[in-house]
Amino acid sequence: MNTAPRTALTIAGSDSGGGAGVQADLRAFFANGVHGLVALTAVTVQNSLGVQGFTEIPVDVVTAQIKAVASDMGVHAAKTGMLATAEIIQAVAKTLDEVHIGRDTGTPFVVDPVAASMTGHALLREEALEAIRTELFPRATLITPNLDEVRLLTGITVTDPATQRAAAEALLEFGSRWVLVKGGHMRDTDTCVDLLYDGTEPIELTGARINTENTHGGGDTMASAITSSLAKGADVPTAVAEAKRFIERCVAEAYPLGAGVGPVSPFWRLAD
Ligand SMILES: Nc1ncnc2c1ncn2[C@@H]1O[C@H](COP(=O)(O)OP(=O)(O)OP(=O)(O)O)[C@@H](O)[C@H]1O
Ligand SMILES: Cc1ncc(COP(=O)(O)O)c(N)n1
Repeated sequence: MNTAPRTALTIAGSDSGGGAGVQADLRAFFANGVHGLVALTAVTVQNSLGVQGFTEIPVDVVTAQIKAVASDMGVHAAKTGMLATAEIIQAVAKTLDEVHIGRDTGTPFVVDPVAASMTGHALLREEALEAIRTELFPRATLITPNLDEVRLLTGITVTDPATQRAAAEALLEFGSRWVLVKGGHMRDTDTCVDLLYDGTEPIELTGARINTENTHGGGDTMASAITSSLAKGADVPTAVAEAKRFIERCVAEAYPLGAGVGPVSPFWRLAD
């Protein structure tokens, strides 16, 4: 009889364009050999040009999805993406405690604090950012903000290694075990440096900056690749290093689709 692969749960929104959100998460889970589980939080109307709107899933349906898969199938690691409202965030936090997912439980939990799409459309109601900070960060094994989210959360504008380090220190104060400050948006450099920090020695992950406009879903794909490695038992520095190598190639293989921004692509992993 075949044995089941490890499982990873994404708690996130749907992207009708298939490049970000749960669709990106499932692509990354599949490419990294883990079985993807889903608790859908919102349905966005979205294409390569942006987000036209969204509607959230009722809170009790969000939490029921988490409980259903956790109680029957088991979750080896989990991540959040778009959570839409403070009400959903509070309910997710409570449910994760009930099913023993989070930094002090043995089941790693990655929080990607998605606030807006790369096209600038809000994916989170305004008052909900505070709930991410107070309800989710203290439960997180790792948080993975991009530079826009860093500015919203801390007020720090990252422009160089010193401000990236200061941002990591400020973010760690919110209570996660680890912080990854992603440097994808620091555009005037020829490298892409992400900074991983747990209050001891900062770890710089340096990759080439690939010249492409097609980076839709890059953040989700990175967080899901990290979650996949954690689900397979890697420690955080190993999981982030593996995911950094993975995302770099996904950005290099990104393809145009539609008139706007195309998605990063994990397809290369299947061809290897
Ligand atoms: N042009 C690029 N070349 C190589 N790596 C990149 C590039 N852009 C982003 N990355 C990497 O992809 C990951 C996601 O980074 P980024 O800072 O863009 O996150 P994000 O803003 O959440 O993503 P998204 O594009 O989905 O909004 C990081 O590891 C980053 O270093
Ligand atoms: C449902 C959903 N979740 C997350 C993102 C962020 O991805 P990006 O920053 O690449 O637009 C998105 N656009 N849609």
